[in-house]
Amino acid sequence: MKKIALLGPGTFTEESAHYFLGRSSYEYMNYKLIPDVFQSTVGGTTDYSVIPIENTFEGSVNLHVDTLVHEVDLPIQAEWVYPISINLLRLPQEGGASETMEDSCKRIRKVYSHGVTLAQCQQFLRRYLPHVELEAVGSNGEAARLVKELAQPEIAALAPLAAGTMYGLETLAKGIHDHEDNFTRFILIGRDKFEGEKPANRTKTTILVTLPSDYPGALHQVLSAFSWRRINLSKIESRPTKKKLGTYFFYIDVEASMDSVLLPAALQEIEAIGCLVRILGCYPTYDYVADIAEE
Ligand SMILES: O=C(O)C(=O)C[C@]1(C(=O)O)C=C[C@@H](O)C=C1
Repeated sequence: MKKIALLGPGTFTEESAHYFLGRSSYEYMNYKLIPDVFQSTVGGTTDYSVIPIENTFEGSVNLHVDTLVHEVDLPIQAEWVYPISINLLRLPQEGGASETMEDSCKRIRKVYSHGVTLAQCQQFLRRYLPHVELEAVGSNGEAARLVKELAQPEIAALAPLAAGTMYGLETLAKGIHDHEDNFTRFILIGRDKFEGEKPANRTKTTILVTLPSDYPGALHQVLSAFSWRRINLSKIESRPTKKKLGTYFFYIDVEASMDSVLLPAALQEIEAIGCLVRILGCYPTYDYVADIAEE
């Protein structure tokens, strides 16, 4: 059975992996920090890692993108997008059920959560918990575990409902993220090709392009290699090369497969103008289908 490393337990990463990959088809191994997730697959302890890479409202998780690019030489094998529904959890309190959510919030003094999750709940935190100390921890599952371990009525966590069930916590408020369409994109990285059971919605290729030097129109030339072939790009972002101040490469998601005729030709054209092209992966992408999850 293939082994999959992820941030967990009790995280959105785990929830999304169970949804897309199934609970029983793989052996899941939990790690407390993302660098350890990456390293377990690099070192061969696990076959794949699941990495959160982008959120609808927070954008790319730069640390994870940079680790993938600079420190880990493993291709992307699959990608999925999963809805993130955040909840306020605490230890069950005697008489707590008869209290309003607002009154319960007034008793809270400290909230643990993942930094990205805190950023996704700014409006709720400002409105109901302006007085609390917020502390970012390695994952939302870890936040829920701390609430259980510290066992103090004034400590709460922002986390998935599954984390609440795991640690016997009570839900004070459900779905408290600021924006309705709160989704996170996860990637699966590893040496072996991923053979998914479900049919993919699309195939995507992620590339890194480094321009030869800073000259007028260089990026335009790169983009035109895609545009005249009518190849769609779903993302383009610049990130520092970390070699010299002011030098960047472009991280580009292309809505095409390396098996097509057009994409390899476009990449050849880009290389011919002196750019360096690195392929981070050509992989299936899976969309979330609400009604299956709610069954
Ligand atoms: O802590 C978790 O629950 C995670 O799965 C991590 C993570 C992230 O790193 O972005 C995943 C999805 C959510 O956007 C918030 C946190």
